[in-house]
Amino acid sequence: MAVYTDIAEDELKWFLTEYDAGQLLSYKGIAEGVENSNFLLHTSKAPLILTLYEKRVEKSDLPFFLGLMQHLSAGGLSCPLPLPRKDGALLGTLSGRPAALISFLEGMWLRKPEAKHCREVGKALAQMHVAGEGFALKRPNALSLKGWQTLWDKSESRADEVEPGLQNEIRSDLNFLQASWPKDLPDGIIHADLFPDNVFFLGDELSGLIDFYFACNDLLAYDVSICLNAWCFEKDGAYNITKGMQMLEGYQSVRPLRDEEIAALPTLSRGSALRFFLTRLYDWLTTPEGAMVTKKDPLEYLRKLRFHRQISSPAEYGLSL
Ligand SMILES: Nc1ncnc2c1ncn2[C@@H]1O[C@H](COP(=O)(O)OP(=O)(O)OP(=O)(O)O)[C@@H](O)[C@H]1O
Ligand SMILES: N[C@@H](CCO)C(=O)O
Repeated sequence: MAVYTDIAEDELKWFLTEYDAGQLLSYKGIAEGVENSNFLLHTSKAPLILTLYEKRVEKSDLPFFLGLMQHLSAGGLSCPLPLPRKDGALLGTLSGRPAALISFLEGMWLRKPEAKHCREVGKALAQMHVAGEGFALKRPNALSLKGWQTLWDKSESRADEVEPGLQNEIRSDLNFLQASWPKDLPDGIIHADLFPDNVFFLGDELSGLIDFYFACNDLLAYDVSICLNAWCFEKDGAYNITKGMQMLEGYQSVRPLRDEEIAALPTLSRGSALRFFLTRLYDWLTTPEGAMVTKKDPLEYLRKLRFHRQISSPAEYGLSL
């Protein structure tokens, strides 16, 4: 369960006096998510999400994340909006952590997304890329090549505990990606973590995107590769080309990919599979047993990484070339 920091009712009531949020009626911790502590608040006005920012979020990045939600929402994307305090600030402090109130987004995430949902996600991702244009703040991607190397340096010596031979295997992926990572592709604001649990649906209709806490400036097609990894594989590890095709068509109906972005998809997908493998591996090796958080399986992403390694043409993702 991702509630790392508990809050006292009195403190919360005091915190809310800084906002025009109405009277507190109830609050409860939300078990989902792994990064931050989230609470659902009912007030005499509207339901709200209270987020306390935890270890992996740098406080100096918060103006970027909160400002981005405002920018994307103004650009027509459905996403939560931070509620300003009476003094105009978007950020406060609660239980010793930076904290923000954000609007509650209706909908549920899909446990078993189908191809038609992948199409909607592709569209929404492209809409986000377009809506992100003109955002004044910049945030480099801390989890790109350099960040992967840092994570790997911390995990490498224990990698073979997870699977024998992993140390050599991952080292050669890192070497390959360092040497062949694409440059000069279109870049902009990317979500960087658009997994099923960050996309809400009402019925079959996508109602909005949440969790912009990995958002940054990077290659737009890298974000597409993250979504292919997160949405288009089945539980048994097989790539579902129909889902891939729908996702890519949905994306291209809003923002057509350039030839060089398409050509780079296998390398980008290999990189994004490695990125989630590495964060999961690091967490797997460092999260103490009994911690109140569900550890995610690094091997799921190892299988995806192996799949991308043997791709010989981007057509295998479901693109008609
Ligand atoms: N604006 C919102 N409206 C409605 N529910 C929300 C909102 N923000 C968060 N939630 C709920 O809180 C849960 C966790 O939120 P979120 O994904 O942002 O947390 P996280 O710890 O950053 O997770 P992740 O593991 O995806 O990085 C979501 O699955 C959802 O149930
Ligand atoms: N979406 C990430 C976890 C949160 O960032 C994963 O599945 O590994």
